[in-house]
Amino acid sequence: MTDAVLALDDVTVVRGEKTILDSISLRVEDGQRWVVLGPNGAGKTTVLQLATGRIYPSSGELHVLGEKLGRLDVSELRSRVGLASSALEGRIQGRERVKDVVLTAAYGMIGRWREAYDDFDETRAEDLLAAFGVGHLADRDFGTLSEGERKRVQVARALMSDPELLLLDEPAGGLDLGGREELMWALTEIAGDHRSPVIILVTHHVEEIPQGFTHALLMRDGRTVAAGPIEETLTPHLLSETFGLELEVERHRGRWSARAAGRARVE
Ligand SMILES: Nc1ncnc2c1ncn2[C@@H]1O[C@H](COP(=O)(O)OP(=O)(O)OP(=O)(O)O)[C@@H](O)[C@H]1O
Repeated sequence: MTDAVLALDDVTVVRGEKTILDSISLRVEDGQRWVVLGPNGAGKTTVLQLATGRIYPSSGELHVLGEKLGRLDVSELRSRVGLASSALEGRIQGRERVKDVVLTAAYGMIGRWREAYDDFDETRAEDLLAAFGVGHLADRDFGTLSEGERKRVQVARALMSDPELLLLDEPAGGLDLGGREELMWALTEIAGDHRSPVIILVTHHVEEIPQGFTHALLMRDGRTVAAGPIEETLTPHLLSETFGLELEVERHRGRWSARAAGRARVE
């Protein structure tokens, strides 16, 4: 038992010859909102997969929702940990009704079959869709939505079971500027609400960090570059080391931006 919502203690994940995560330690506590930043292949999605119980560490200790992984059964984990990711989106049938995409998460399922939902579930699904500005699409087929609309439906789905931990893997990936900013507003509201679950959001871009995020994990090549309170972590020096590029970093009204300071790459 631990009181951390997610705890990785010296976790290594090896697949074949490749060490995907190399001695990662992390403690995510109640009330915190984490962003995981790093270049392609850094191991960010693998950290989320550990948190969903989909993969196990090759060595080290992993606790999810206070329990050592393996003590909670997978179906319980599915309803207590909400996930939005493009891999999950790929498993949703294009002909699934948008409202059902959200509703089925109440049972940790993808795809409606014969289960019955009560009015409370129906109303919650409608409210969540409305909160993300896609309430008017509730009766459309999921496959007919734009990429931005699908992303928002997915975040609504991830919240349907009222999870204790919300995992968002590149929620703004592929969105246009307006779509990204609308999503940022919605996530800022969630981040600022003390009733919201703990959030871990994976992204490549500091511009995709909603206001109210408290902590950051910076990763490169399966290793931790830095982890801790966001204002101590998103420094030009640490971000430059993470992306292998000299970066200037700014914060304006709680949002971050970064750009290259020059052409030289740092090692
Ligand atoms: N089953 C596997 N076998 C071998 N290598 C794997 C396996 N799964 C993931 N990897 C590799 O592990 C590395 C980390 O993958 P991961 O998806 O966690 O990175 P990421 O930081 O999320 O990357 P991206 O930003 O590109 O999505 C990548 O180089 C990937 O190719």
